[in-house]
Amino acid sequence: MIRLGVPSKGRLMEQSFDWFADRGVRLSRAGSDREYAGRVDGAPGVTLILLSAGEIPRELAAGRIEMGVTGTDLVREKLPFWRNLVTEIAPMGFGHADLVLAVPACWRDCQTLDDLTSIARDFRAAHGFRLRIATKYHRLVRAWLAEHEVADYQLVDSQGATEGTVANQSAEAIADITSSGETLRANHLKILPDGLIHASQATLLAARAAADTPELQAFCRRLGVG
Ligand SMILES: Nc1ncnc2c1ncn2[C@@H]1O[C@H](COP(=O)(O)OP(=O)(O)OP(=O)(O)O)[C@@H](O)[C@H]1O
Ligand SMILES: O=P(O)(O)OC[C@H]1O[C@H](OP(=O)(O)OP(=O)(O)O)[C@H](O)[C@@H]1O
Repeated sequence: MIRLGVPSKGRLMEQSFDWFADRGVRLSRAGSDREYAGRVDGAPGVTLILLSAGEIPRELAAGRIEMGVTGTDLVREKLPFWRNLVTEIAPMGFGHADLVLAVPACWRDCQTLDDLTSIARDFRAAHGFRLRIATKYHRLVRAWLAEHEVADYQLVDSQGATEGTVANQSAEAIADITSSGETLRANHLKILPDGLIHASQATLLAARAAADTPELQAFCRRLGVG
């Protein structure tokens, strides 16, 4: 038996259903729009579980599902040492979104990450506290800033509407997902040209412990991936 976890709502769910349908496997909700049980036609031995996109990495790691669909950003954010826990079987060609570092558009002297590093240093000296970066991607942002030797900052947790935190004066900069860039523009923020932290897309994943089983390999062959 393969338990397949797919996001339970929105475009990610619909595009996942389309992706499987293109490969001859029909996924659907079992009942009403509010019911989280699913149906699978065209793949005996596979059951569909509709889950929050953010919980799919943890469910794979815990062995409660064998396969799943979610963004690569969420895999890296939710699972320390993710490569030990899950295998990326195939990028799915939708759900493209970039995790980026953005600062106020009016910061004319901030054009690069190096500029931000000096601004952060001066900010700390001037204000007595570290420059605040609002994000929900704590693990990814911390690791990336450490890699780029940015030290004088603090993360402020923001679980939504992150682009609003600068105008609300709860942060000086943000790190969030962008797709069209409209939300950043509407909130008078600009992406640092060297501020791409991770380019994400929806990806078909397997739990490492299940990746080599004959059932999973047969399903991958059926889908034409892996
Ligand atoms: N504007 C966007 N365009 C394309 N992909 C996006 C966009 N915003 C988020 N995503 C991607 O969609 C995935 C799910 O994002 P998110 O965690 O915001 O889910 P959600 O819709 O809030 O779901 P849930 O709350 O059920 O976890 C992530 O991989 C993310 O990169
Ligand atoms: O670049 P854009 O096309 O404008 O998209 C970016 C927005 O999409 C996501 O928000 P979502 O709608 O998932 O809500 P959230 O604020 O709860 O994360 C993301 O957090 C950005 O706010």
